[in-house]
Amino acid sequence: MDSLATADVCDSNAASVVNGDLRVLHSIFQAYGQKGSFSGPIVTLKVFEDNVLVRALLETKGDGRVLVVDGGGSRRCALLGGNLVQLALSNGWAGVVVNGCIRDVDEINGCAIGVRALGSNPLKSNKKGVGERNCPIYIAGHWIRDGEWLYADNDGIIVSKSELSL
Ligand SMILES: O=C([O-])CC(=O)C(=O)O
Repeated sequence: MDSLATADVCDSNAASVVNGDLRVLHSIFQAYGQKGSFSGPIVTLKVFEDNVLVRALLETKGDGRVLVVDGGGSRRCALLGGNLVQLALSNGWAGVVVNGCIRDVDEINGCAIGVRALGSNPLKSNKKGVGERNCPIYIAGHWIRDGEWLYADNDGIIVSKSELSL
């Protein structure tokens, strides 16, 4: 499924783009990690400048899912770093998308996983454990719900109500 091209999906599913079953996220993300394309069922998480729940989720088995973190778009600190990405990789997460910042960019770029984020910031986040998981999140111009499917490649990111086939 990683070979599915987002441009081809958009071309062949124009009606779904119009009715919202398929959402093309606004082009606000930078690509990190060695996997230019990744896909999987979405786990949603909403936090703000606090990554305790990001770690808690990445400590669980990913089973090929994609963690999508709404960090409120904050660029004031990092919600994900090299250690958490190593954890994601070893627990079988397909990728992590962050509406916020990451750090340890060089380390993450050496990892065989896909990461998307707004940018980087060397400052760590708060560690209070505040946030909500598996809730609807609104990022990059669209609502995203837990259990929907995400497809990312070097052209962008699309979210689908259900799994797409080639
Ligand atoms: O723990 C953090 O705040 C994030 C981090 O630096 C890492 O994952 O290596």
